[in-house]
Amino acid sequence: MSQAAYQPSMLDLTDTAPCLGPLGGVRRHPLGRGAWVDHLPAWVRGSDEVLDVLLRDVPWRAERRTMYDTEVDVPRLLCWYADGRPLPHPVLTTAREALTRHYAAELGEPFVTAGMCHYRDGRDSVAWHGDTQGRSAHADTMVAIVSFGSPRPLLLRPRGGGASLRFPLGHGDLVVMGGSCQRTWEHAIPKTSRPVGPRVSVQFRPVGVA
Ligand SMILES: O=C(O)CCC(=O)C(=O)O
Ligand SMILES: [Fe+2]
Repeated sequence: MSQAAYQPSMLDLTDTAPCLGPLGGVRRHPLGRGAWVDHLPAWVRGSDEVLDVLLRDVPWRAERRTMYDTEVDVPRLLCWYADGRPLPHPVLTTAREALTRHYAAELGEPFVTAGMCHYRDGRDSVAWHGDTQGRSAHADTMVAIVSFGSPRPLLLRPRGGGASLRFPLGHGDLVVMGGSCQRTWEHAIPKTSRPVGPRVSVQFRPVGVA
């Protein structure tokens, strides 16, 4: 086979190292109350390798939390990448840079930290909450989530009551919660009795937001 005839198969995305699609295709969903969600399915291509690396190389930690006077297991594994800590896969560094560039005018500061959650199966979850530790308690900000592994829905509901919205988060998908979202809405990843494999979420935030 000539070199020229061989070229097209070399473009097969499933064969290439992980890379990012264009952010131009991101779709904004205004939620009201100054909150919005941006959604871009399959932003990261070649995500199998990223998931493998995340499951293997991140020093996952189980945590316990006090709830109503009792200590309970946090139902997911965690790891926090503070400013300056190298990320476990280079495509995540590229993703953070691309997000910083894409949202520069609107956000006015870079994405810096990376929080990681590992949902081992359908029993792992995150309960309703807003990311309101730090500046996000009283100022608009953004939290960008890249999801790897088994699809799980991200649910959002307005604080004070109202119907919830559901964003399916699949392998390589991007979701960005922006504006007042952390203060005026809550989000959750519910448990499921369906058989689901592991999921890792990577949350990029500006400094001082958690
Ligand atoms: O797993 C996710 O996509 C969401 C995680 C989350 O909401 C958080 O860690 O604050
Ligand atoms: Fe959150």
